[in-house]
Amino acid sequence: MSRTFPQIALIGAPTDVGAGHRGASMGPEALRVAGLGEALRARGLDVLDTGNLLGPANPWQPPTAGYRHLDQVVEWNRRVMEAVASQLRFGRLPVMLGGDHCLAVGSITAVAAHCRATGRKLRVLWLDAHADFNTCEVTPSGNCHGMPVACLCGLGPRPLTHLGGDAPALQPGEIRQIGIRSVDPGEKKLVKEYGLDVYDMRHIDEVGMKRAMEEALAGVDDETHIHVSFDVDFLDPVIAPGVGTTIPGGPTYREAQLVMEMIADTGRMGSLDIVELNPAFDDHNRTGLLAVDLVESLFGKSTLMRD
Ligand SMILES: NC(=[NH2+])NCCC[C@H](N)C(=O)O
Ligand SMILES: [Mn+2]
Ligand SMILES: [Mn+2]
Repeated sequence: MSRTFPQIALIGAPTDVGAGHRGASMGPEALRVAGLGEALRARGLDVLDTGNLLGPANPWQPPTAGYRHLDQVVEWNRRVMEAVASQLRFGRLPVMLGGDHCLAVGSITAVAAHCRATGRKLRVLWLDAHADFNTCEVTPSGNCHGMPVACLCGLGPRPLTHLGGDAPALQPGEIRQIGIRSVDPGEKKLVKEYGLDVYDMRHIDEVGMKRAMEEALAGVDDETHIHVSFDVDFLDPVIAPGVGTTIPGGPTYREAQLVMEMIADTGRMGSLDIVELNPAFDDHNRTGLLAVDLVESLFGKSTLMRD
């Protein structure tokens, strides 16, 4: 069950250009202050903090032609893609510290290319309150953090869909979305059209988190690279207030722990995003501390007596 991980590379991507509220740019530092690196090292893991990427400032402009800050979003994603790709080439496990969720276009484009090049199967586990499958035609906000899954599946502005050269970077069948409870009307049509596998909160209520996760992990084998894209607003806002787009009715602390432990049990996690932590909305960094606690579980911390 337990496995040895390669060296972990923390990659800070301090930007909120894709979000509708300012502050996710402070996420990487809040995760460090909450002790992310130390907690993983205390588990015996080898952690390299590569520092923060640099990128364009947030001009804080209203959307134009359906997108807010598209040029800045593209530039940040290019840098994230390059950083994640180079850490994968070094054989390290990249942990991208967002930043808002638009950055998953860059990280997952890099991970998908790595999987194709090494003959690995890819399974993306998208832990989120939102499907993030909007396009400029249907978005209610113009915020690019509501669009990364669509971009990865080939639907969106060409500089993002073709960030890695080819499109789509990801097949809809390679992703499972878990914890979903806020999907915009036009977005919902697209999610259905593309046939995404969504484990929404209603399904989780009905079958329980254990079965939902077994379903989401079905087919994962020794050849599978799991990428976890952890949007902190996945968690119920009662326990995780430090995000820009809170949606009530999310997983409890125990349910979230179970998600992380079941992923850890597969031994197949090869890359991770931690995104949307927004210290401007937090209370004494409690959401940052909770995120660190859950990430420790992703890396094998367990309270199980039978271990
Ligand atoms: N990664 C996120 N927090 N996404 C929130 C998206 C909210 C909303 N669906 C929108 O597109 O504006
Ligand atoms: Mn998201
Ligand atoms: Mn979200």
